[in-house]
Parts: sequence; C-alpha cells; structure tokens
Amino acid sequence: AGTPKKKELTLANFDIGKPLGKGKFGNVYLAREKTSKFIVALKVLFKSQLQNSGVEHQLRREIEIQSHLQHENILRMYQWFHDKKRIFLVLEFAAKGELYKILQREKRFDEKTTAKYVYQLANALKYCHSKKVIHRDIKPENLLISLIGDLKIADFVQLSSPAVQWGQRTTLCGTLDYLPPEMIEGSFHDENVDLWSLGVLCYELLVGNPPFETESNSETYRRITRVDIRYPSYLLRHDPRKRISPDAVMTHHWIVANHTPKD
Ligand SMILES: COc1ccc(C(=O)Nc2ccccc2)cc1NC(=O)CCSCc1cnc2[nH]ccc2c1
Repeated sequence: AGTPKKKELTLANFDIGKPLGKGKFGNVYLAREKTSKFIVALKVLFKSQLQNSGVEHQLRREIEIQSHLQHENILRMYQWFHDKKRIFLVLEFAAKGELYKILQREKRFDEKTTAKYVYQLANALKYCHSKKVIHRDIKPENLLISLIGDLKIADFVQLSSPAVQWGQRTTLCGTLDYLPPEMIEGSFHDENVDLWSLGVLCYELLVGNPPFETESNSETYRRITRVDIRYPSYLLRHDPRKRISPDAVMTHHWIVANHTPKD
C-alpha cells in the first residue's frame, strides 16, 4: 500500500475569491481549498511571461529555497502546481494586509508596535541568514501583517543565494531609500545589507518616512553614502562589519523595553 500518493493539486481544488494584488508576472487571489476550507493566497504566474522575461530558473530556485524556509515571520509557500499555461503558488494569506498601506493610514507607529515589528523582522533575518539566504529587498512594500498582527516577510522575487548574487548587477529599479551604501557603490555586499534595511525600516515606521528620502535619486545616493542622518547610528553604519546583528537587535534595551514576547 505504501504512503498514499500526494494527490496532485489542481485549480479545481480551490474556490477563487477577490483579487489581492496585481503582480508583474501574474495576479494574486484570495482562495479557499474546498475540502479543508483552508484560506490561502493563490498567485497565478503565466509561463509565457516567465519565459519572455527569462526568470523560470529564478522561480525554480525560489520554490526550492522557499520549501526549506519555515518561520513564523516569513510568508509560507505551502504548495505549487501548474497547468498548460500557468504556474500556481499556494501562499499563506496575511489577513491584515500590506504594511506600507497600514503605515500610510496610520502615518507612523508607536514605539511598542515598531519594536514588535523590528524584533520580528530581526528574528526572520537571523533565520534567513542562518540558511545563507539574503533577502536584499526589505522595505514596507514587501512586508505583510497576519490576522493576529505578526509581521511576515512576503516577497522573495529579489531572493538570491550567495552563489548568484556576486556577479548579478542589482537593477536599481524602484525606491533607493532602502539600499545600503555598498550596494549603491556596487561593491561586495553580504547579509549585512538586510541589517541596513532594517535600520531604514525602523526609522520609517517611527517617523513616517524613510531617513534619506529626498526629491532626487542623486541626492538620495549622496545622503546614503554619507549616512547623512540625525538618528541613533547603531542601526545605520557605513561599514557592514560594524552593523548591529539580528541577535543584538532582539536583545537591545529599546526593543526589549517595547516588545512583549508572545506568552
Ligand atoms: C512566499 O511568497 C512568495 C513566493 C514567491 C513569489 C514569486 O512571485 N516568486 C517569483 C515569481 C516569478 C519569478 C521568480 C520568482 C512571491 C511571493 N510573495 C508575494 O508575491 C507577495 C505576497 S502575495 C500573497 C499575499 C498574502 N497575503 C496578503 N494579504 C493582503 C495581500 C496579500 C498577498
């Protein structure tokens, strides 16, 4: 008899709900698995578009890495399946939605909320780095909040294992606000890039806008490379080796004073 063959998932296993977001390679829908009634986010990617953009290998590697990443502050990828034209990713649904939308609505967070998110993000980064995985794109747009208010690192399209990232030129698309000096200078960078972004995020959650935000990219470049900031500098250091570690964040007096660990 052996182990029952894992039944192949198909679209027919799901009731599809409202669209949650429109992505570059496809859209994300709220969905419910019919038998278990389990709510998920179903991401639909079109094979043709993946081929045109030459990212199938990146998706394959990401699916591989994601299946090993299991952490309460990292959005889960439960399953994936495909049909002739599309690839479906069965993702965890974060019911409170996107952090940047909440931040826009609230303007900024109090110290308790910020410390909780910074603690949880540091915890997730400690886990990723222990698996030699660097996120490289920590910013509010890539963070989601679960039903019970926990932070989830949600977007891994930038994810790269060390093997890949040295040669890879970072396309400076999107906001520069979160880029560390070493990535702007195009020099060697390691997992400490995520700790720089954590510092930028901590500032933005408390203040309401990122620390180096200016009207022009070149001006933002200059302010980042000079770490031109009036702000406790322990979170933002030019020298990657001098940056605070995830453990030090989690045990830092400000975080400890403001973050109440789960009972
Ligand atoms: C683990 O997560 C992911 C894993 C893989 C990919 C991906 O697309 N990889 C890729 C694609 C093509 C080429 C190479 C790689 C994306 C995500 N994550 C998201 O797309 C963001 C949350 S979508 C779900 C979700 C949940 N909960 C919500 N609540 C409100 C909105 C919402 C939205």
